[in-house]
Amino acid sequence: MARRPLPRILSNGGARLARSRELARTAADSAGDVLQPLITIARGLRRLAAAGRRRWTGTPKDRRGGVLFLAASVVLVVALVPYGPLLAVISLMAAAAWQGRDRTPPAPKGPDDAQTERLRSLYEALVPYFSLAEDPEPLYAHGGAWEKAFPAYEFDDTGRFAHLVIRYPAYFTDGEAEPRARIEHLLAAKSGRGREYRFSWNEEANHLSVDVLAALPTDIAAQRFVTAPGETVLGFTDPTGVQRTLPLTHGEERRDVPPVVWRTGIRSTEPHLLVLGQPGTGTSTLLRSVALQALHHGDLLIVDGGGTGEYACLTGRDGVLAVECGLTGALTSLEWAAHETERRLISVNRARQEGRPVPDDTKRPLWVFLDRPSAFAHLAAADGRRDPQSLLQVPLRHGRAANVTMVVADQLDALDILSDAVRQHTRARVVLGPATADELTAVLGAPPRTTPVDQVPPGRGYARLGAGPVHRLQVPATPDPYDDATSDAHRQAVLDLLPPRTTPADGERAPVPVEAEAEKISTKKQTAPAESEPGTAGADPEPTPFVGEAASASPAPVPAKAVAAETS
Ligand SMILES: Nc1ncnc2c1ncn2[C@@H]1O[C@H](COP(=O)(O)OP(=O)(O)OP(=O)(O)O)[C@@H](O)[C@H]1O
Repeated sequence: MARRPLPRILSNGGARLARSRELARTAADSAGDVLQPLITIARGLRRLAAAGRRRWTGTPKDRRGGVLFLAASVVLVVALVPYGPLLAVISLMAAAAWQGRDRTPPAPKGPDDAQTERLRSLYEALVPYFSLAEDPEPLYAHGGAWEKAFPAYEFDDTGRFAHLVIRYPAYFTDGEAEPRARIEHLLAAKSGRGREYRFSWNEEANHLSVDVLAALPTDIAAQRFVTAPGETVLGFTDPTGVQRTLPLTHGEERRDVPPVVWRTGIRSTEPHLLVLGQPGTGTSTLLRSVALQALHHGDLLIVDGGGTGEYACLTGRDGVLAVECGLTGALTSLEWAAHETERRLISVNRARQEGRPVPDDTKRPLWVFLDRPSAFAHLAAADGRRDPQSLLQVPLRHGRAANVTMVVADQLDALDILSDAVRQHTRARVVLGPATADELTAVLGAPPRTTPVDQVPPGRGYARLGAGPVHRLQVPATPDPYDDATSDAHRQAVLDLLPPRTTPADGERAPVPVEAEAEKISTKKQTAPAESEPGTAGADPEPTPFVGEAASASPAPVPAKAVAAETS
């Protein structure tokens, strides 16, 4: 499959370059075909000359005179005989052509004994699944011919299958998930555990292709990815799964890797993301990676139910509106996000109705990250307060039109605790870490076409964007730079991506009068409108952020608090 290089701006130039390369390759191939006899003769002459030189150096010095005399006599005779020189040239050319012929030994045809045994045993294992007693001409029968069943196969250096095509009878129920799963399970077991396989069922031709997948790269560190605004790299996948590659740096080395790119914004069909995984599989790391990319073009609000300070490095950074890890702060921030979405929506609609361009204060993307909402749900229930998830309805439902993107992460077993709005509107999905086929199907809406493996590195999983294919995914290493266990290289890579601090963290905050601070932040961010004047609330279609408890909890229109601000 042709790969499209990035950046996009270069795509036309890239296409021209690719066409020129293709032309040059075709010309070289044709020239090679035409010049093949000459090349063979030249190679033969070189070999003859080398052989002559070897012979000459191997001849003892006292016999060299005789050899020279003999050679001179032969030359003389050839020169005197009619057509002698011509015949000599023809003979030399023939000898050179013979010497110059391609001598690479032909690849052994057919499998060796061990490979034959492997193919035969696999064939026998498939007999119960692919045969019927009533079949008069069974493709699969005990002691039958495996050659007809396996039209193509390749082995790797260790003697295990690298590629296999399996024919099966037309009556096999290949349209049903269960019989397919049985075959895939058997093939994975017989072909060697510990590797990942991709199964491609060709229902039209009754063929099944089995391919061994190479491990995804785990050494890619966080970096500035070459993407267009509105594009976010979730991680990296197989080259066959996507049609483009991303140029990456890895220390001194540069390489192109196929990415899983998620598109957000008003034209996105999957405007919100849900990430699920077992504890410790890298969900927070993926959120951090997305947040670092989002910071280039937008503002961020981070609400962390895990409460482990995984986002502390983002606190007070330019573009980060708030990092909240307490219930009150979470409610306040999410309520503000809901109002901000409404405000943007109303503003955009009004501008469109009046035929004006959309106002600038609705254009900058707003990202809301919510890690472990299930933890807040428990806290809120215990405290008799509102579940923060109930505030997500508006950003999730209307966020796309208002340039508001939600990223929600939780543990795999919390799927049932997530609200209907979260489950309905997060059409971009990622599952990280070990998961059963049923769990993957429940979250992604379709099972992956690859076998799960028992041991996966952190950040390994599957991604599905809308109704697209399920991709294998490896998230770039984006660790918490404040974590002692983080390697220096990875820490530095993350620190390099962080924008400068603009708001001091709460602990360092200067005692600014509440009103002055609120006004300052409000002016800077231009996101929340001023509080409605009494009596105008009904007339003003724009909602007022921070009402009730939220308003009393935070006086600023944009919540700007540090992680450790509040832990209740
Ligand atoms: N893509 C990755 N590449 C390398 N290491 C990773 C990756 N993702 C996560 N890790 C490492 O795995 C560990 C757990 O990651 P992380 O905290 O993101 O997981 P989590 O799913 O959020 O866990 P928890 O729910 O316990 O917070 C960390 O040490 C992190 O550095």
